[in-house]
Amino acid sequence: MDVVVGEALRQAARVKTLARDALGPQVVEASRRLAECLDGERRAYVVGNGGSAADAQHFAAEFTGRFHRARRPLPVLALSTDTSVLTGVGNDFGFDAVFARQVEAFGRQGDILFAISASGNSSNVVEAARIAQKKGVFVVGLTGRHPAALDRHCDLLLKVPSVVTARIQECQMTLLHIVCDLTERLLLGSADEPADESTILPGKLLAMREEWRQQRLTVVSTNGCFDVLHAGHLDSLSRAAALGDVLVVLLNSDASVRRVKGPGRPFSSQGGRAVLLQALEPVDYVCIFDQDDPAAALAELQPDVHCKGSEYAAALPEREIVERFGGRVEFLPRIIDLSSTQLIERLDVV
Ligand SMILES: O=C(CO)[C@@H](O)[C@H](O)[C@H](O)[C@H](O)COP(=O)(O)O
Ligand SMILES: [Zn+2]
Repeated sequence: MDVVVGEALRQAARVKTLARDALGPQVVEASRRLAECLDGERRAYVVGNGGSAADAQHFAAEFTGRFHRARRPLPVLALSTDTSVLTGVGNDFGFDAVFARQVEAFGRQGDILFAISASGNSSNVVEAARIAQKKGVFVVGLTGRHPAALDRHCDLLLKVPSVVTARIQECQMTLLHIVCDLTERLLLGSADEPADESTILPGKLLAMREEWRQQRLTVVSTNGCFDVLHAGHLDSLSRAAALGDVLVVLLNSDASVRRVKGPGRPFSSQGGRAVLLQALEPVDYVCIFDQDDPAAALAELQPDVHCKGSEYAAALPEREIVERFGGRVEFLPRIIDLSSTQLIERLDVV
């Protein structure tokens, strides 16, 4: 049993690694086309059978609903959902027509069709792609490694480098999620942001805050240099995260640490410190700030709860700003007795 599990997971990881090397430009192009289509008030359609019908619906729902960012609903439609069409058209015109006839009815120049098929040979998917091209609809095909009938009716092909149906499908869904992400970034004008969505750029805090407010999420923040990360940090971050829904760590920039702690600091660059923090399970977002203290960042973030170690309980200058925006300050007792300063002193001895 363990061997089967291990082998499937290894295979799935390998297919995705191969896809990363082979399909990057095609995924970007598919996203660019989709963003252009939706920005121009055109529509996208998605077709597939069985598991791919589920993927088509999943993908479409990310657009009518949301994927990651707050934005207007976007018209991406799975053509596998209307049982009256599927049974009526299937019964009267044959199963090959169930998607094609819908594409014929709705498709217009400038629209996009995503045709998902692990084999690439399902006649109803191939027929939908053929009719789409005739109507000036741009066709993005997602298939597996084998040459397939669908290949001839696509304007852009994403061929997952595998011949195993399950692995192809899993990778197709990953690619579709990436298309969701890139398309949102392109539409919202932030395609050049760092790929890591958990780093908030200064100036974006207000927008994120508004999004979380709409979702009624309790926002928790904390701040620090986190220069020489240790188990005590993980412990207090876990306890901070437990106080709400989203934990944002406000991280002193390199220049800020240098001013606050002296010219020899930080030991790790702000990028390195941010990456380590993001890798910790309790941390949702990291925002690097450049001032000596986090007051300006807190004024934008307006956290519901701001956490600091209990050693700051006597005087915390940020308290006033947190409370001004209706938040409260929580002082977390240090349970694991570690501090970066102690660690650094010990390292100096060695
Ligand atoms: O999910 C699976 C297999 O993993 C099945 O439901 C599978 O999608 C169905 O057999 C489809 O009919 C296969 O069609 P296609 O993807 O090859 O076009
Ligand atoms: Zn499946």
